[in-house]
Amino acid sequence: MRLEVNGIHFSYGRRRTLSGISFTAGEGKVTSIIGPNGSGKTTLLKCITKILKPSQGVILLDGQDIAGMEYADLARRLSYVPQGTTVPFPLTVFDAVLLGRRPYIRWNVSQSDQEITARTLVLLGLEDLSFRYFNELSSGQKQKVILARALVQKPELLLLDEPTSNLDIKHQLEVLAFLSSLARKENIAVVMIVHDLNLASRFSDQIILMDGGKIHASGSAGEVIVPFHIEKVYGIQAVYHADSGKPYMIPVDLQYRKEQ
Ligand SMILES: Nc1ncnc2c1ncn2[C@@H]1O[C@H](COP(=O)(O)OP(=O)(O)OP(=O)(O)O)[C@@H](O)[C@H]1O
Repeated sequence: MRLEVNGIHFSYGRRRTLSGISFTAGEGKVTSIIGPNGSGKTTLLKCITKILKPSQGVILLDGQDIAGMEYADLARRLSYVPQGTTVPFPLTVFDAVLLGRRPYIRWNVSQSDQEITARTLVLLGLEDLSFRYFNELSSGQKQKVILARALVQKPELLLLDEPTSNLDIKHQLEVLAFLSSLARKENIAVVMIVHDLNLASRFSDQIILMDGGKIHASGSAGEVIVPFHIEKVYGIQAVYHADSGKPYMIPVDLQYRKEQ
């Protein structure tokens, strides 16, 4: 699936939040959206999922304008995992993940729905938690279960708002490596918001750096995670290195100290 975001603007009331956002995300590729708090990242994902309606611009999925698509149709093509998703009533992990099959379930759960659920639990290493109650899990375990629930939907476009925010460093690496290999193997377009610039650098094919509701820079990690852009947008000083051609950075100080 090819996602094309074309010149979108969005305002909450009279406050302009997104201005002229354009980018494409391709199948088999991981696109990371980075940028300071309040720069409009979540608002952008909500426009792509049709939770919010842009005042201008179009969003196309394989050339089809989402404005004219039914929500049920959209749900079969894309999965969105917002921040802090929970399961509202007591459900086992297995049932919570099975709920992700909802766009495909007619009046009863099929054997294939159950098999896809079981396979996905194994894929994410969650099989031992299958019969535990979701609300009794740790935040990191919950985050993986929510990801599994998004995957059983068999999306062509996967939108994730900080998918690793509750995970320890090993699980961060594991989940992002899993997502990038899943994108390639299953030809899914993954678009995710990430705060950790080094993880974004390592696992993304494309990075979009937002600032004040606009795209400040976009391109490969080597083009975006550079002092010129990062100092300007985040107002910090950092030390930059490269590891297998991918930049990584260590923030060392606030920008204003340099200016004093
Ligand atoms: N429901 C809302 N009503 C009014 N303003 C909102 C609403 N949601 C977000 N905003 C404002 O829109 C701006 C962009 O918010 P958004 O959540 O898109 O930023 P973000 O880049 O995802 O931030 P963060 O990194 O902190 O999650 C912020 O100034 C925020 O206060």
